[in-house]
Amino acid sequence: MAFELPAHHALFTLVGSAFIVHLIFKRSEPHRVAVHALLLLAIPAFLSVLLLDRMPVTKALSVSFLTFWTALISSVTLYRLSPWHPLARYPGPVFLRLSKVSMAWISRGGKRHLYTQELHRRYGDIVRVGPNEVSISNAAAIHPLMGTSGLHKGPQWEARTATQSVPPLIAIGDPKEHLRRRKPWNRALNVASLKDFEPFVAHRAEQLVSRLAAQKETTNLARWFGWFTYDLMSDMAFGGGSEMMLNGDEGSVWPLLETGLLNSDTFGHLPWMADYIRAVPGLGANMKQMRSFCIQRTQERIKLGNTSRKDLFYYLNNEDGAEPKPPVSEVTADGTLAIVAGSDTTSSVLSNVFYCLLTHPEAYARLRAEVDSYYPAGEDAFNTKHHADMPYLNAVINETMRLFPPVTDGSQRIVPAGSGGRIIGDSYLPEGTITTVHMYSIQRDARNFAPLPDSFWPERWLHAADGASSVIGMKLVHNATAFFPFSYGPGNCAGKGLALQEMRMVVSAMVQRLELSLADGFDAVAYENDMHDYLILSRPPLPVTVNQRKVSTEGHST
Ligand code: HEM
Repeated sequence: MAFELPAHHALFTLVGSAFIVHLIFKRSEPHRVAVHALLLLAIPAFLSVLLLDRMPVTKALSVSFLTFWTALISSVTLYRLSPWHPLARYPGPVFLRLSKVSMAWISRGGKRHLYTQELHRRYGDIVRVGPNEVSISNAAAIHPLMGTSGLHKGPQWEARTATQSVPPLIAIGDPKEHLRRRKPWNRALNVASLKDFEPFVAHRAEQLVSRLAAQKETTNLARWFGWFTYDLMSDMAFGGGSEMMLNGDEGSVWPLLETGLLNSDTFGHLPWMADYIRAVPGLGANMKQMRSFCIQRTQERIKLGNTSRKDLFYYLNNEDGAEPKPPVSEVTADGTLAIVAGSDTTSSVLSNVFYCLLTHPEAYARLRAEVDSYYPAGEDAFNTKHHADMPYLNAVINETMRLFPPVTDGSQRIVPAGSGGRIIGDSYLPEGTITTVHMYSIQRDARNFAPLPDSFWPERWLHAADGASSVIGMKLVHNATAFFPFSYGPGNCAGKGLALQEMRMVVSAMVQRLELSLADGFDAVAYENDMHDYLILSRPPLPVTVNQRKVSTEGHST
């Protein structure tokens, strides 16, 4: 049956419907595939009936879709670029203001951190990087936006964690629910539990150092750190089951993790894709594979039942009896998170620590002197008793994380609905604004760290601790609040204590026992070019030769 409407009425109805659909998307941002199909396909298909009296079905459908979609796209475009958009006052490239698809595309190149830093240089401290999103490069925003009364976690995790039946801790926006889920993590990673973890960490760190010492040929140090952190996090989260340092990556887990992260990073820009990832079998295949793998590992660990092993799983599964047993889906989600959040990040920093040390021999020598003074040959460098007090060791680790923070772009937040918006300095962020305080830009900003904000100079941390205001005639700027590689506030990294314990132990023990040098022909520029920001900063190959340090008759290593 065809309705007999004048042609312009039919077209007017189509255009009007497109505006209404735009309003629905603007107000409630529906993310369900079925709702998208209804609003974007069913409506123009249905309205084609209005044209049937003047043209055949196929033509009516084409005209209807063309008119509806042209009107919808024009409405969205005009609104997003108009001075009435709530974020109109913030500058940014037109294509980013129009759609997040552009940033998803840029991110696939792995250089989003450099691109965003460049945007801040060009446009200032607040840049519009999406239709409803800003990036902020002012350290003064860290506390108000991420502190205790700060914003909620942003929607970037929605599509990234779409394959999981419940979201992992890192993805939980609701502060009450986040607090509930964070409790076992806090018990697992408090000072007392970290003491219990020491033997697990030391066992794997000793294995790493002895496996490295056995390498006769040039070897890729970055790969060893990946294997080390993965074996360790498997011990912690699943009670063992991975022996990459002995057998290599037989199951190709790292390629799976890395491609999974690359796709997660892209999907992070497109939260509305979550439902599509769930519905379309091939979409996010590596993320789904990773999840099945973790479910299997969690179930194996649950089958073991309560063990005397006080590892991370012991707390995540509430085996300490502090709270009721959580559903398996929550334990699986957080076990998967532990593996990803705990292995890629720490191995990225360890790789870059040695990249920095090996390209700065004077820093390497100074660290070696410090390690030798705290742990002379024969002293157990895996024992943590001095690690936290070693100023140069900690300066080297901090300086590496300042220059190469593994979560390079920082973690997204959103101004909650119903909050009335947020004022930051002279700027107003309306409700629903997605915000990222850009870690990479802030930690390399001369307003926060000078001189040499882009150079590896661990000494800056020692001068700052001494309260120096200038060094060799130059003003020393050291804004400690602008250093936040583990993020900030109640949603910060739950594993910070464990990560620091691991990194201090591994670096001390490797420096004490091994003599490392870069392989001939190593190209530092190529190494840095090869670093990709795929949610976590990737580890390019770091080819080194390894020798054991000789112990002199006085007991000093040489
Ligand atoms: C150098 C190593 C590490 C760095 C730089 C790092 C950094 C971060 C950052 C930036 C976040 C985002 C926090 C936010 O949303 O504001 C995060 C979250 C998290 N990290 Fe780490 N991380 C490291 C190692 C670890 C380790 C070893 C674990 C242990 C399992 C871990 C567990 C977590 C967890 C559970 C979260 C989610 C916290 C929450 O949402 O409450 N991380 N990490």
